[in-house]
Amino acid sequence: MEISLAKIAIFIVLITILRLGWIILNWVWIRPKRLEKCLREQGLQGNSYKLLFGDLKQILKMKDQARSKPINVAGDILPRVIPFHHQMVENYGKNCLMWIGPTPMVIVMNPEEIKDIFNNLNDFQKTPKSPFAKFLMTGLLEHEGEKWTKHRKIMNPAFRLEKLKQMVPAFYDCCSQMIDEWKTLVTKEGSCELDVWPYLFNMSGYVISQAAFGSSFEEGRRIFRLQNEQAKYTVKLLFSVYIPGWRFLPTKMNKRMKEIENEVRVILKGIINKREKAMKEGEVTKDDLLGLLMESNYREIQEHGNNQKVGLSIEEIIEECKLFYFAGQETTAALLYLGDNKPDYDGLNRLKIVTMILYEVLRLYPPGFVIHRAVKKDTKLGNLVLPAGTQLCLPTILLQHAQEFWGEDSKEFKPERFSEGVSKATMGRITFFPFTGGPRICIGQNFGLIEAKMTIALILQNFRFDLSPSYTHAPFSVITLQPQFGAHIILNKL
Ligand code: HEM
Repeated sequence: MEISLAKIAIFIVLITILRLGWIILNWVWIRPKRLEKCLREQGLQGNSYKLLFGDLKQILKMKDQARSKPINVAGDILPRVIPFHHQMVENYGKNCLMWIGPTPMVIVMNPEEIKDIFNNLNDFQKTPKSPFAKFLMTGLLEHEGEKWTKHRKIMNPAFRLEKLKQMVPAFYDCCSQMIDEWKTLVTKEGSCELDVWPYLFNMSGYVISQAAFGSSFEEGRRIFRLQNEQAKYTVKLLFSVYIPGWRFLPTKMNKRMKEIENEVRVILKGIINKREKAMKEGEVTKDDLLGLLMESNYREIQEHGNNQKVGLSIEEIIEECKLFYFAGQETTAALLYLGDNKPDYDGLNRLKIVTMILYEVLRLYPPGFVIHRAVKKDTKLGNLVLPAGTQLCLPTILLQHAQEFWGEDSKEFKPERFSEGVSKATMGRITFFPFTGGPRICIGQNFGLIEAKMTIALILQNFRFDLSPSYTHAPFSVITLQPQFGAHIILNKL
């Protein structure tokens, strides 16, 4: 009896090992080769699959090489920012195949196909993220299907223009604090050299804190600092090989990440509970993102007869608030002239040239420079049928720099391209999509543009600036596009 039990145990272990072996073999070889065959038979060119890593080693190597040398200010930034994809398109043409580990990724540069991808949310979904990326990018950015529809519906009212208008004074306060600091730095002669990047980065975080949490601003700032620290760890992990289960090991970094996660959660829960209590006691809702989100959520629940399924839970509100910090901290700087008035919403709205300049900055330096999607079932796209499990890469920055769409001067900074608006500049094609397009277009695009306009308006009211001789042109990709060695300018007091 004992022997037969031992035999059964050995048999089960063997079956388990064989099953595991099969799963691994299928994952690292059989499945990728099957997908490769299917894609190649349809005429797609590109790299052959390499065991387990695909093109990952080459991507990282080229990134490191590109990052090691800066470029000329007027130089082509594509080989530096996105060297691998750029080379692939040069070698194999606009529709080609690359490998992110064992996952095939098809580069798509046809505007009609990109339009299809943006409009068909169910066919083209977000790519699955590693558990590390989820520390930063959760909430609306990641949801799919009914959950996304519900969250987007509840969040939309908080981002409407009339609500954003009410946030303009908060933008103004954060921005003037930064300007006041700069004023103290300018010497008696009236000028100084400054790396403005950390100031702009911090300011956009404070704007989010103020606009998202208004009266709970101090707690908001604390969250901003914690989320910033979390972002640094996350980036470190995203650029290392992902080992399943690693995040559960008690390493110093894992422990700190967990601590941050818990502290942010506790602070947000505290703010939300306080607000909920005030709302129940009939207090007027605050005009910050959190207040508007909670009000919209409350209305949704009321309209559906207190059916909790239709609203967001506290946990879900917490995830959405955390996302504001990651998604909302991108901004750009450029030029304008605006009298001496305190800039208000209507004033900012009239700044046509600034809008053109911002669009041109977003065209040449889109913060989200590539967009990824995945197909879960066999899906038609143009002439291709993409097998389930294929991922898509929409290289925003390559399309926005392409001569074919923008003319011979496509690499030059020429805001006048946008003098008659985006659709004239693009001739109605999807060749400019810094905020993506379709129903999942960035919910915070107006928020970001108003904030950028406010910043430029205030800088130009107070300073004239030139590029510093110590500025090194080195745009590089972390998760978004950033200046590797900062943004050094010479500030001259007006
Ligand atoms: C210049 C500033 C900004 C740029 C260039 C930008 C860009 C983008 C892009 C490219 C996406 C789509 C990502 C994808 O589908 O894979 C996106 C989505 C999103 N953005 Fe922004 N964003 C900016 C500012 C903001 C701000 C200020 C907020 C919030 C306060 C925000 C919140 C979001 C959210 C919640 C989503 C997810 C929308 C959805 O999936 O329904 N963004 N953004």
